[in-house]
Amino acid sequence: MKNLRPIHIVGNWKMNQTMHEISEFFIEMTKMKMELKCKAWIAPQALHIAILKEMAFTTGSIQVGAQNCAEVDSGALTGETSPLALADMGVEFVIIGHSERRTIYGEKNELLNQKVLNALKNDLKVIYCVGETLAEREANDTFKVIEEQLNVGLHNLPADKAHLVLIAYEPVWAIGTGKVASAEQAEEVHAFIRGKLEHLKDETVILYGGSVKPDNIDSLLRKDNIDGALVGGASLKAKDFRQLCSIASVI
Ligand SMILES: O=C(CO)COP(=O)(O)O
Repeated sequence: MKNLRPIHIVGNWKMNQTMHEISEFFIEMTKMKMELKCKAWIAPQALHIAILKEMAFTTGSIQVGAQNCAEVDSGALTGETSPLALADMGVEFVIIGHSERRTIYGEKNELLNQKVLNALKNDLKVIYCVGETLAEREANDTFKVIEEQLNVGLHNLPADKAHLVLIAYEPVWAIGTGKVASAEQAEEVHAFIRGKLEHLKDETVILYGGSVKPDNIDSLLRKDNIDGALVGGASLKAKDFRQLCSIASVI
C-alpha cells in the first residue's frame, strides 16, 4: 500500500530565513541539479511566499505553502492570512494545527476544524498536524489526545476533498529538542492514525515531524505508515534539505 503514497519532504521554515539566506538556499539547490523523485515542499513565513514561488519556479520541482491561515476568506482580521488569497496566489498547501499554533497561540481543535474546512473549500492541500506533549505521553494519553485532535479537527471532512488532506504526526516533545521518536514509536502512532481515518485510509500521506535529520530519516521512512517528514531546523540549509530529499528518493 505504501507505494500508493508518494514520499513527501516538507520544510517548515517557521519564522526563519532572511532574503539573503533564501537566495543562498535556491542558488545551492539550483547548483545541485538534483532530479527529485520525492515531493519537495517548503512553507516559508507568509511574507516570503511570493518570492519563494518565483525562486522555486526556476528550480522546477519545489512546491510552496503557508504555515497557517485564517478560518474565513476575508474580513476584519488584522494580521491574519486569508486562504482565499493563498489560493489566488497559486499557493499549493497550508499547514494547519502545528503544535506551536496550538500551544503558543491557543488554537483549539474546533477552530482548527474551521480552518481545515475553509482551506479545503479553497482547494488548498492541508497538512493537519497532531501530536502529544511529553506529559500526555507519560500519562499514557497519546492515543486519546490524537484521536480527539483527529475527530474534532477533521469533523465533517467532505469525502470529495479528502484527497487534499495530509496528516503530520509531530510529538511535541520531539520538536526542536533533538529527541527524535524512534521509528517504532512513530510507526505505532502512524498506524493508529491511519486506522482512524474515515476517508482514503490507504491513500492518505502521513508525515512524521520532530528533529528529523539526514542521519535519522532513513529508518523512519522505511516504516509502512511513514510517508515522509515535516522538517524544521534541517530544512533551512540547502545541503541538508537536499540530502533529506536524496534519501527519500531511493526509499
Ligand atoms: O516542528 C517541526 C516541523 O513542523 C519540527 O521541527 P524540528 O525538525 O526543528 O524539530
